[in-house]
Amino acid sequence: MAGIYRAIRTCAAASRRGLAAAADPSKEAAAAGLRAAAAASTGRKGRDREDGRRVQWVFLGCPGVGKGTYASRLSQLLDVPHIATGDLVRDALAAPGPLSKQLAEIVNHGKLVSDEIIINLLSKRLEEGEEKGELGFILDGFPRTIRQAEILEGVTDIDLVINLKLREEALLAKCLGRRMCSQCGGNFNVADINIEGENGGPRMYMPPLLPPPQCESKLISRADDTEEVVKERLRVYHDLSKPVEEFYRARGKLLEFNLPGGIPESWPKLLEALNLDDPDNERSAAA
Ligand SMILES: Nc1ncnc2c1ncn2[C@@H]1O[C@H](COP(=O)(O)OP(=O)(O)O)[C@@H](O)[C@H]1O
Repeated sequence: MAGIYRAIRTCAAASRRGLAAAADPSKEAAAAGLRAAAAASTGRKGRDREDGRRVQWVFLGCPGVGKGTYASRLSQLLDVPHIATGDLVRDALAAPGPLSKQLAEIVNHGKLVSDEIIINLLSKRLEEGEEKGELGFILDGFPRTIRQAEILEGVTDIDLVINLKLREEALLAKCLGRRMCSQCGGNFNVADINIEGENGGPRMYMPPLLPPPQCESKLISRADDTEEVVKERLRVYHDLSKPVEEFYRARGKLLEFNLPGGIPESWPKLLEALNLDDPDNERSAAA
């Protein structure tokens, strides 16, 4: 994968300057070269590939849908890193300096940070992974705009895009119920969702994912998980990120997955949809 991630930045910079490939043949050649290099270094699609590359998957879905939960479980199962751009943004927010102030202004209002900033953060993370010998990834929270999707598609092969879906009524409650332990970093959810089935279907039940006693007094919420900001993030998702689903659908890469309920119910069904076996399914479904 050598060099692909520096190429993401190069592509992003070219796109930012409005250098349409057609208007600049040297850029067209550079883009073609990047695609060839990406294809050669990552080989063709597949899970266990001859070239040793592992999966390069993307998770899409509204805030609160559970992308982080399922992406993290799959990353353990498939032995690839789970890279959440929201986490990269929160790390940058926590580091002192002007970028942190600039990000806080955007994130705390439920807006998206600029493609330039997010691509810099992601490229840096991918380059670090490459140096450590990471062989694939599951991206969560990227791409979120058509431009981000085009840049990613231009530089590497994404094998599969999983679009997680959950009924609208549950999304807000799930975001507002999110908690993290400030000491161990564990993620929990205090929302207790039990809603009528749709069109005569079964009720949807998502029990809370409660912390162990030692974490109870250390729970914190994300600053952007307030009702007003979550509603704005859902609005932004529908405006800017929904078209990304169409981008991948048109390329035959989109797997739609409707979450039927909480983790114990959904995880085995997701594995089935992905044609995967979890050797430790029972333990991990109940966790
Ligand atoms: N790909 C991205 N493009 C732009 N902004 C992003 C991206 N990923 C994350 N962010 C910023 O980080 C915030 C938190 O992201 P995330 O943890 O993925 O939250 P969500 O629960 O909204 O999916 C977003 O509201 C946005 O400001």
